[in-house]
Amino acid sequence: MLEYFITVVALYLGYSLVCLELNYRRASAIGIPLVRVPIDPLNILFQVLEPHLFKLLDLIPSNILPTFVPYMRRGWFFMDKADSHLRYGPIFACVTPRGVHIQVCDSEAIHDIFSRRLDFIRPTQNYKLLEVYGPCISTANLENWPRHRRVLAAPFNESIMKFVWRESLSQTKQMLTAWTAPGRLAEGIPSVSKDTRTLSLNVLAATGFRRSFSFRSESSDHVEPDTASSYRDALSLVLDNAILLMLIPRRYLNLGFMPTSFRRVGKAADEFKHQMERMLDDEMAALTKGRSGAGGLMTSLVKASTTHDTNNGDSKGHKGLSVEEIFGNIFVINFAGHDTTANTLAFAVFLLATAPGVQNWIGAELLTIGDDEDNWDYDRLFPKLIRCRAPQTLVIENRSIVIPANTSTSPSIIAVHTNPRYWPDPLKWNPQRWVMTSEVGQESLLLPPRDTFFPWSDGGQNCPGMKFSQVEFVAVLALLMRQHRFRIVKNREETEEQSKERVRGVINDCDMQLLLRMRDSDRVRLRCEPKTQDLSCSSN
Ligand code: HEM
Repeated sequence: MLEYFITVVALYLGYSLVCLELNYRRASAIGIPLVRVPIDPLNILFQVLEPHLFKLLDLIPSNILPTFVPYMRRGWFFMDKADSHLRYGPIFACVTPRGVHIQVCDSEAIHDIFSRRLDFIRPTQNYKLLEVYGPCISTANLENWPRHRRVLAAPFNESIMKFVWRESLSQTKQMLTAWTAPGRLAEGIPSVSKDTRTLSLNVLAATGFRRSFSFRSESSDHVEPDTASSYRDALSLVLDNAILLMLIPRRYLNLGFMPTSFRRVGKAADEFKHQMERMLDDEMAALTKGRSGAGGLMTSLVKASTTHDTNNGDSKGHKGLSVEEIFGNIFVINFAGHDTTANTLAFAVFLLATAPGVQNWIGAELLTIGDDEDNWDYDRLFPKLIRCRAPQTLVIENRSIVIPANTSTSPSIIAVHTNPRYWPDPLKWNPQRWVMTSEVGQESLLLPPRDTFFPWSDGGQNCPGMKFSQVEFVAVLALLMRQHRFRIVKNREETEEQSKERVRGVINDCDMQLLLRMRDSDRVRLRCEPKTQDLSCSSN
């Protein structure tokens, strides 16, 4: 038996090495720096072993490890920042047994990639796992993608943004009540990141269902039963267990021999599907009777689907979205909108806690809107609070590079955002860099040069939820910072500076589940205190 096992492992390793060398030969023709990486970070078996292996490798000084080691880690680019590009130049490739992965860190070339959607095709096969409830925008091929995108544009309209604004404010108020309860001021908030996840989930669920859900904080001593919350609760379980649902089809999770926890997820996934079916039936009935519908995500998708059914179809006559595609897209919108915004909020709150000056700076901005929070109106205030939101907006260095077929090419987002070529002092968290003051003291917002800042991607296939997340982020931060300041709960004998350094360490200790997130944010406790007076406006 052991011999059999050793033979299989040896054959697999031999096959991998041959693939690696074949890929390396293919990549050599491109004429760019190459790094041989013997294991692809997307190798499924390796993904299971990776966290354990890196626990050991992280103990060894990096300068004595082979060059390829960091590139085997999923999400290696977060720790790397712009280092690899500073070493290898604006373009290099990691060659693994699985393929050639080109990384590009040059704003002009990146603009070219985003503009040439038909040349640099999104690898939809990598997203196939997202089809938990049916085909969706992320897995649509070149021909079908415009049809999905046309329908998906509908829910991201200004009426929904107003709802997102109101809901984000209402959720933040409830979160603040939990964070400032008497016990919390002494002990600190047990889990900022769990609470921002709850907030983001409730905003999404409310937008989908057009009804509010009460905020249950990790900090609440008492859990309030929420009647009729099965949509939110099912969505919560589905999103928390998205990886399991992507790996094991729903119908198998409910089988009798599966562990109870798996069956619970299967049941929630079925419940979420029933909820979507019910909403779809209601919307179809409303549409037939000429009524306006509930006004949630389903209303927009159904309306846009039926409108497009008669207009602008693709060459095969497919026009709107099928029922399966509507369900598939509702899942993917929730999936894409949940952790992204929740993690961004958690990072922001932690970073703010390390920079009291920035908190006061934002607080000063908020004083200028001089309004009672109960009257905070989206149309009037969101455009005013531009300082709280980030602005938007292959030939490499005159050299033409021919990229062979079946080679993945990725804009190195983090490397561009942390490259001193584009950003002075890039690793410093300095939100004030976005505001420029002229000689006569007039302030304006920095508009970064084209494709030097693209957290929501860029071009035709950028994130449709960009404004949704900005509205939510601004509403939450504005309300948090108006009357409160975050303070780090210090460990015993820790100085102020040491506590900030510890929090920065936690912020930088990230891992890549489906998305980047802090590995163990609950190691930090923050206090959310009523503000006393604004002392300084320096950035730390
Ligand atoms: C800070 C928050 C967010 C960030 C940084 C972000 C970033 C991104 C990026 C970079 C992409 C492109 C992915 C790719 O090309 O593979 C994307 C796609 C997408 N995002 Fe977001 N996103 C955020 C929030 C949201 C929200 C709130 C929603 C919905 C409510 C959303 C819905 C989507 C969808 C549906 C796609 C797929 C678009 C397509 O395939 O054409 N995102 N997002």
